[in-house]
Amino acid sequence: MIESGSSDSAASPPRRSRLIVLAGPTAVGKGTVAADVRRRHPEVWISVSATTRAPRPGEENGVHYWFVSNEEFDAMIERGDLLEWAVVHQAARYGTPRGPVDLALASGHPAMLEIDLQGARQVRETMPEALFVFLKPPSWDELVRRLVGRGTESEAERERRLETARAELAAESEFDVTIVNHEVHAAAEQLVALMVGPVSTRSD
Ligand SMILES: Nc1ncnc2c1ncn2[C@@H]1O[C@H](COP(=O)(O)OP(=O)(O)OP(=O)(O)O)[C@@H](O)[C@H]1O
Ligand SMILES: Nc1nc2c(ncn2[C@@H]2O[C@H](COP(=O)(O)O)[C@@H](O)[C@H]2O)c(=O)[nH]1
Repeated sequence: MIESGSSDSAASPPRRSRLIVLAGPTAVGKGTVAADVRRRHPEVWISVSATTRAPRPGEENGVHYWFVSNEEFDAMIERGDLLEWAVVHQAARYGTPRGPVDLALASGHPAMLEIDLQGARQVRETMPEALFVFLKPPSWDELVRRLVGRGTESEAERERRLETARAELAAESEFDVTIVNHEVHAAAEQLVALMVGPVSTRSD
């Protein structure tokens, strides 16, 4: 289900943009929906973030994240390589490499960042033309079920993430559009519908 957020009236269709910033609470399904977009819409470029957290089983460097040391992350900040960055869930640092985003946009591709609320707020400051999309769970209980079901965090880490999730859910009205993630493919298609297609390179 798609709902217009604060900047679009319920009567008008949501604005579209070549740059989509997708955020939402832990385990709502951001990564799963982004993977569905990647599979079915290769024309959409999806940013690969840098993080200081350790890889989960099955995660690949350069595919899911760029897994870097604290020192490497410091150097990226120092050089101005990051479009935004934040400490997420009081645990690790995550950031969006700036160069690839600029390249994707310059080449006319629709582009998507999947980042947390703090990062979305930073991008809002520097790239207000982006469309900010909030992915929302069908209910709090379903969010908890998804987090527990994923089975990738300890009990303590799950508690930390749910604490952040409460604050993130309260920030929904800051976003342009809300998509409720009832079903992955439907949510992915709603997201893609908000993107402006690739710029045609044909001369006719
Ligand atoms: N629509 C859905 N229905 C049922 N399960 C879902 C749905 N979307 C995602 N999931 C499941 O929920 C769990 C969390 O999804 P995912 O890891 O994509 O969340 P996330 O928002 O990227 O989390 P985080 O912010 O913690 O990285 C996964 O096990 C995924 O398979
Ligand atoms: N501010 C940013 N947040 C990011 C970025 N990449 C991912 N994230 C967010 O981190 C959490 C946790 O992710 P996980 O993979 O450890 O479960 C999640 O909310 C992501 O959206 C980024 O580049 N900047």
